[in-house]
Amino acid sequence: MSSTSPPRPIEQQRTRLRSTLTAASHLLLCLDFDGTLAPIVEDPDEAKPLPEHEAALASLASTPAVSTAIVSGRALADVRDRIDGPTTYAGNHGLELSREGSVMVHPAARKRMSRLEAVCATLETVLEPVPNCRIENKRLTGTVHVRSVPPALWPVVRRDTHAVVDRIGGDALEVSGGKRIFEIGPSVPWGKGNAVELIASEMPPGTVSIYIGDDVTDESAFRTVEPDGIGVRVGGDEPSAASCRVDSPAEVATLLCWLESVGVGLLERDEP
Ligand SMILES: O=P(O)(O)OC[C@H]1O[C@H](O[C@H]2O[C@H](CO)[C@@H](O)[C@H](O)[C@H]2O)[C@H](O)[C@@H](O)[C@@H]1O
Repeated sequence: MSSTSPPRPIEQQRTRLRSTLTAASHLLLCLDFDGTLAPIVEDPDEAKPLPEHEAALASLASTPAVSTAIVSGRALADVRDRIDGPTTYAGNHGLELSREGSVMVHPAARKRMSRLEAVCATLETVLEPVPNCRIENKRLTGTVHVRSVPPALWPVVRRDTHAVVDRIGGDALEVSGGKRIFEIGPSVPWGKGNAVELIASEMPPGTVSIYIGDDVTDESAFRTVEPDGIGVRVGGDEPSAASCRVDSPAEVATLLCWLESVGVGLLERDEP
């Protein structure tokens, strides 16, 4: 069980981080992509991780005592193209999962792909007059981007998105939130937290999980790893199921470098 209170700066939790790693023999390190590894940018196509992330992740991913996973709201193929290294990737908020060469897709999400396609196509037409509004069709989910839309028009986009999803998607699809986006997806009880639980279930005994993320969709994953593992929220000071926080993707890089240079050594240390 985890609480929702403001997470504490990671520097104040260093002792707990050390003791958690020392008590474990293996680390499952799960990372969100946008806002965590890749700084938020206006154009979603331009998002890319910091070079320090790529170097630290490559090193951690090649360490036998560490398993790494990217858990993103982006489509699986998209996020895989943007960051190299991990053996496990979860795309579309955990609805598609790639491990060791095999890809699993949530069966209910697969069945609702044609409705999702129809919703995205209709929204392309309905929202065409809204300046800079962009529809990202991710096959299993869709994203309506309003970051570059004049704020006065956000309520119009929200209203039209809900109307189209209700009309075409019925009870099969639903709208949720994110950073300057409306996310459209299948109304199924499955999210990033479930994907992390599934990935963690295949880890060796003695594994501790760390999850780093920045958005509302990461909260279910924080709940999955806490309190035995550690959730790290990136930015924002609102209550979270994560117990720790860092301020920015640059601070995520600092944490990854610490895990690489110090944390992994603690894991491999025998208990006194
Ligand atoms: O779970 P994530 O990996 O964090 O993905 C969440 C969404 O990220 C992307 O949108 C966000 O990042 C964009 C680029 O910085 C930004 O322009 C947008 O406003 C953000 O919401 C991505 O485009 C979405 O598909 C993901 O669902």
